[in-house]
Amino acid sequence: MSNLVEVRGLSRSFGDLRAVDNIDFTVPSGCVLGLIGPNGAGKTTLLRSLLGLSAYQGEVQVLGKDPRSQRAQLMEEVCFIADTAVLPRWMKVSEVLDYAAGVHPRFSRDRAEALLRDTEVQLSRRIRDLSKGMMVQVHLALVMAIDARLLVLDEPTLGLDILFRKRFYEQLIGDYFDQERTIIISTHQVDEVQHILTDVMFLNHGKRVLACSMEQIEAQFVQLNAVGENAVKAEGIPHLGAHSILGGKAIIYEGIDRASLAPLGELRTPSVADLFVAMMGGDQS
Ligand SMILES: Nc1ncnc2c1ncn2[C@@H]1O[C@H](COP(=O)(O)OP(=O)(O)OP(=O)(O)O)[C@@H](O)[C@H]1O
Repeated sequence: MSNLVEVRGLSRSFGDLRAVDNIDFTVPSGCVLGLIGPNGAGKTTLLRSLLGLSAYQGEVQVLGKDPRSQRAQLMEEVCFIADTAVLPRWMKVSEVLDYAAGVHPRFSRDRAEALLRDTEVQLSRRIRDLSKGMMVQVHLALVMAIDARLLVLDEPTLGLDILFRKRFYEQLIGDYFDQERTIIISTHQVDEVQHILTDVMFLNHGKRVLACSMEQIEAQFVQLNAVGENAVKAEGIPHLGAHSILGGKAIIYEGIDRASLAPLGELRTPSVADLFVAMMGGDQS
């Protein structure tokens, strides 16, 4: 199998609610996939299904394994951070590292310590005495010290300050990521991760709304920034969504001839966040 993740017809219902609704997608090796969707879109449920933590209907293969029946083998090569991850509060940080080293054959204690040296977290402190953000820092250091082929991050930077968030993404892409590894990351902080993504998938009400590479976004979508009369003309052309900018409008189109828009203003590729808002909400103005 050439893809690290292969999903066909994945669904998960809770009573009448289709939290994940008949989703197909593949994730090749060396990909950084951003999973983006509003609250309740089904991101966590989808990620938990991939890891065999949630029941589901459909066909799922992760690293060539069935998450339902081969979960133990799968977890040797996959690392997961849940948005609700907890660490044992009574342990000291150093004991958590000892524990991880004891249970995970691919864990590097040296690497975890090196990552924590960049933080205020001291190894002698108990988990319960750390701030919320520091606990997340410990968790991220644990995960990034594991040599895993697939890293699944569900809202990994929740509760972290902006300085640490920036550093985390830099480390993730600079030190951790290479062509042998693959990352799936769900986040609401789309602007902050855009630069590390190779692919995106938008989810809404459990359905896949968009799945494409960053190059495809560039080829398929365009944003026109127009002012005055030109903004009015531009809004008359069928578009995905629009928002206000100083003196005019930023309007996002799909599959349109760029040359026909060029006389009306400045053309650029929309940011993932603006494209997401346009696809979810249409006109914001
Ligand atoms: N165990 C459960 N029992 C019942 N409903 C659930 C359960 N887990 C999730 N849901 C519902 O499934 C839907 C999708 O939830 P999910 O947590 O996957 O969304 P999400 O995209 O991760 O949201 P957020 O961005 O808010 O974390 C929601 O409507 C949620 O209430």
